Amino acid sequence: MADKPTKGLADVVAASTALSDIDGKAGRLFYRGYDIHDLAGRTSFEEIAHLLHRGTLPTREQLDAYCARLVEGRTLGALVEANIPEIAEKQAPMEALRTLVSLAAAEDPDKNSNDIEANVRKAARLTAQQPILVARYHAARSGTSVPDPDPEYGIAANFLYQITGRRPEQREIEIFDTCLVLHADHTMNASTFAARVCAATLSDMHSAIVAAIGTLKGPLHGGANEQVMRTLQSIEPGKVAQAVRDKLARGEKIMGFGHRVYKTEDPRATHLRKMSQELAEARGDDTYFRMSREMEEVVFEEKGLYPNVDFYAATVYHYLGIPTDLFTPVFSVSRMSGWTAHVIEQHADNRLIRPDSEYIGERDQKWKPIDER
Ligand SMILES: CC(=O)SCCNC(=O)CCNC(=O)[C@H](O)C(C)(C)COP(=O)(O)OP(=O)(O)OC[C@H]1O[C@@H](n2cnc3c(N)ncnc32)[C@H](O)[C@@H]1OP(=O)(O)O
Ligand SMILES: O=C([O-])CC(=O)C(=O)O
Repeated sequence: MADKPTKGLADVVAASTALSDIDGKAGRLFYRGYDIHDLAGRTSFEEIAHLLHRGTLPTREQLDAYCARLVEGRTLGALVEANIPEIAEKQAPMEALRTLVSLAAAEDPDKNSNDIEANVRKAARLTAQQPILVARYHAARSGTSVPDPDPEYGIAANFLYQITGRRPEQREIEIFDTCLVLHADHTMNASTFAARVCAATLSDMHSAIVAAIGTLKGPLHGGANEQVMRTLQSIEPGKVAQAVRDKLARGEKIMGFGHRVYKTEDPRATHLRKMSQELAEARGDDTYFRMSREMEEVVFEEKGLYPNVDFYAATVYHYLGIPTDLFTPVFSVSRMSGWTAHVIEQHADNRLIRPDSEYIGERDQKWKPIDER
């Protein structure tokens, strides 16, 4: 007889990983043993992707070689290219990414192999292509074209350049790069778990990533960042406290608050809050930042909940000029590095993931022919 299930698998250890670790009580996050506070603002997203995919923070030489591989990998296949316009017309951003990654699988030169080197190559291609897919999707639906990537730019700068059409300021690049660093991996979050379940059947990396994108999309997970902005935009600036209390009284959740693992401040929120404030002040209009601060105070007062990564990411992206419905795709641009690293790790030491369930339905039912039911 199986044990009673833990609803939502809370506290269940579902896999072993050497990629990231969380101390939920202390509010700490580590990538391969490095504290996120040491990495944020000092390390580029490309270095973090190397750390996750290759196991170490790169030397300059290794980073150059890895970045060259990313540049090579960002070229989209003909099938993806041909379908972007119609997909942009018919699908919302996260649906479009799910479809486009699925199409990209057909043209990936390593599509028939799950071996480690093939997986490492696919991981680099998927990581390099994701920001390009978001930019190309956005341009197609807006009827504009995407500027060619600037060879001097890394992923963060090119993404901002391609989405906004203007050359980002140095500080904007640094802030966005830090956002990508902060979102790269996060132990057994729902989308990573979905990817590992898929990979553990010895399905391919692209299939696992399609599962992950579909899972990140939901508002209880990555989709929360878009909802945070929509909530801020729906409230009159002077009525934040009342709006929050009304929502709670109606039994609604306040998006961007609460976390399964953190029982204190999410360490990523600490950085994102600061960057949101900096951008708000630089823009000379800190309305949304001030509203966010007030919301944070009221939610803590009423529910004792802290903001999670999605809360201040919303205003940071807003101040950077990223359209609200691309906030969750931005999350996927970063998390692609973590998802793909988890698939590499799963395939390298695999066992089928197949938990048990507790049966709560009827028993001893007697079958009757269809006309007698
Ligand atoms: C990248 C990320 O995925 S970060 C998370 C992004 N998601 C969100 O911001 C959505 C809002 N937050 C939530 O829904 C939750 O806090 C989750 C999904 C993040 C965590 O969920 P769980 O660990 O399952 O906690 P659960 O939803 O059971 O909440 C526990 C209690 O806190 C309450 N609670 C949790 N989060 C919130 C919230 N944001 N607003 C109001 N109440 C909340 C619940 O209503 C519940 O109260 P109850 O015990 O009185 O019923
Ligand atoms: O860990 C989680 O459950 C959600 C989260 O914060 C993330 O995926 O970054």
